Amino acid sequence: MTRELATDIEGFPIAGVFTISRGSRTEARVVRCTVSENGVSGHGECVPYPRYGESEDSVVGQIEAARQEIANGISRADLIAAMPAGAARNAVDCALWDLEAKLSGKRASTAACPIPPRPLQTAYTISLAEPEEMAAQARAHATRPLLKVKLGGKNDAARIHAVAGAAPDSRLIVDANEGWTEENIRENMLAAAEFHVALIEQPLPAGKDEILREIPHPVPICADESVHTAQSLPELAGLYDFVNIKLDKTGGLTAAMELRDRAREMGFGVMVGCMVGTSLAMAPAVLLAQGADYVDLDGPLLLAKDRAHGLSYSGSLVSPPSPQLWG
Ligand SMILES: CC(C)C[C@H](N)C(=O)N[C@@H](CCOc1cc(O)cc2c1C(=O)N[C@@H]2C)C(=O)O
Ligand SMILES: [Mg+2]
Repeated sequence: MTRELATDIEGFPIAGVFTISRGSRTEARVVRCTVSENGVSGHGECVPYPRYGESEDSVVGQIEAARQEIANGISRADLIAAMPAGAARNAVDCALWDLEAKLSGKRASTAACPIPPRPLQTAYTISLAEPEEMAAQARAHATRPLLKVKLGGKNDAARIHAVAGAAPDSRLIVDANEGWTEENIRENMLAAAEFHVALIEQPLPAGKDEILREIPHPVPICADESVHTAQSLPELAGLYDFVNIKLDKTGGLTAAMELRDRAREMGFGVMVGCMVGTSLAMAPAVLLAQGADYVDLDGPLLLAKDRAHGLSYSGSLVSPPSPQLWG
């Protein structure tokens, strides 16, 4: 067998600006991987994340380093040993899922989901800003059932207060992206509890999370930057209540399914999340997220322009992908 490999670096404009504790973005920068066999092509998309030491060039380089194995028809199972977890492997793994579906004529969901996939309610992200500006964003999206509120600066109690007042009917997740400290975590957690926040995501820097063992969890706490693959789980027991699974961290849908299933066995709640990417990156995650406790697959909602055949969003309800998009 001989397969062909192609990679493209692409930019998709964000509608406005997206800000978290680490900085701001006006464009989604993604790498698309295409694997072809006999004129049939499978696609996968990833988002290189400098936080994990990734750049567009390093990700393309990692994919290129696997060119010969991909050409020889490496399986998804063997890919896990051949490439490290991360964005590059995600793009290749998802391209292989798509290619397998197209070559076999069977949707990826038949292998990835026990029952046919259904539309899911996704969170919608409120970008980090001053409390009044975040309240205005929340007011504009107050009919959405679940808002994810970016935190991580000083004054987070005021932000939670402002957003909760502006969207009183929405459930709230707050995501500090590692921005809280040992000094302010108790005060911020009390504010989250007072305003009935449903979940707190990654309050402390990864590696500085041992304090979570000692303090009460009036609101459940979800690992994001602290969890990558199923191998991360043992050290998170007793610290976190939930894990946020992203394909760019696990290195694809194959390893993400393993993380999800192992997390469930160990008693963790499950969120399926994303980076700022297009519908091509969300599509496999929609299959992974069937049955998840929280779904955070709003990447395309933040874009000014998505790909052709993008996922259908009806309000916050996201439908499984069409075969023209993926799988
Ligand atoms: C479209 C939403 C932002 C996606 C989701 N709701 C979400 O919050 N995801 C991440 C946020 C990570 O996004 C970042 C952060 C950053 O510092 C730089 C980037 C991105 C990204 O997606 N692309 C660039 C590299 C979360 O923390 O849960
Ligand atoms: Mg997060």
